Amino acid sequence: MFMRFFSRIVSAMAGPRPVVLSGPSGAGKSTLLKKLLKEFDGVFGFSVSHTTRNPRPGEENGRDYHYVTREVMQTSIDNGEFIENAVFSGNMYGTSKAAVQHVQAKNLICVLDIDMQGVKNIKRTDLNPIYISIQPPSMQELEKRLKDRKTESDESLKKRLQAASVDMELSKEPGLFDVVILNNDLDEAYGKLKEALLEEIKIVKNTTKA
Ligand SMILES: Nc1nc2c(ncn2[C@@H]2O[C@H](COP(=O)(O)OP(=O)(O)O)[C@@H](O)[C@H]2O)c(=O)[nH]1
Ligand SMILES: Nc1ncnc2c1ncn2[C@@H]1O[C@H](COP(=O)(O)OP(=O)(O)O)[C@@H](O)[C@H]1O
Repeated sequence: MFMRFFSRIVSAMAGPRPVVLSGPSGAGKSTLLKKLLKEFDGVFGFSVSHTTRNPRPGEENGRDYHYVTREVMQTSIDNGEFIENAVFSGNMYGTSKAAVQHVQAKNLICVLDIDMQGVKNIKRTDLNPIYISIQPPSMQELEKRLKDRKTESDESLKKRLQAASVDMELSKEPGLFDVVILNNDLDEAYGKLKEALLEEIKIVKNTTKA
């Protein structure tokens, strides 16, 4: 009892633990994340990554990603400005130190949407997040979702599906993720996501009250 109380105090002092959301492209990470950010405004903050891919219709620079050229991104990486970076489907992606600090400075739970390479690299840092994997019901359903999303060319769809099958295999590694959520029914998956984050949500809510 005392230890539980003590560990809660310690975590509250250290600020809320960040959250890593990972899983194949098309599994539903952004959809779940947007629901979470909307319902818990003032609790979660999104770590805005950098990418060299082009913005999609409806995406906004600085909100969804920081869209940069390869040259700018490489220079920032060389300057040590990134916690992790990876190449996915031919484009560069990365989490800058500033992106995470920006969220943590507001005492919010920092959520990172990153691929499997990012997960492995974050494991080597002292960020200590909760690792959550979002998985699709099947490869067929994943392909359907990506096609229906209408964001991908034939080429990038193929690359995403190849990466997805690797991701789904690697995700089975015991202990890699704290929670694995199957996103078949969206509301059910969202319920599981909230359940996994309940303790951290309480910490933030109690800290803001005090
Ligand atoms: N390692 C890493 N992966 C990222 C980062 N930002 C996004 N990603 C991942 O890059 C992949 C492609 O993202 P995106 O182009 O937005 O496509 P989508 O996931 O299909 O919507 C996804 O698996 C993201 O989780 C980042 O900063 N670091
Ligand atoms: N549970 C679900 N059932 C059906 N479609 C879904 C579900 N979750 C997400 N989608 C749809 O699948 C597509 C991919 O979801 P998205 O959130 O963009 O995935 P990710 O961010 O993991 O690439 C989107 O068009 C989204 O509306």
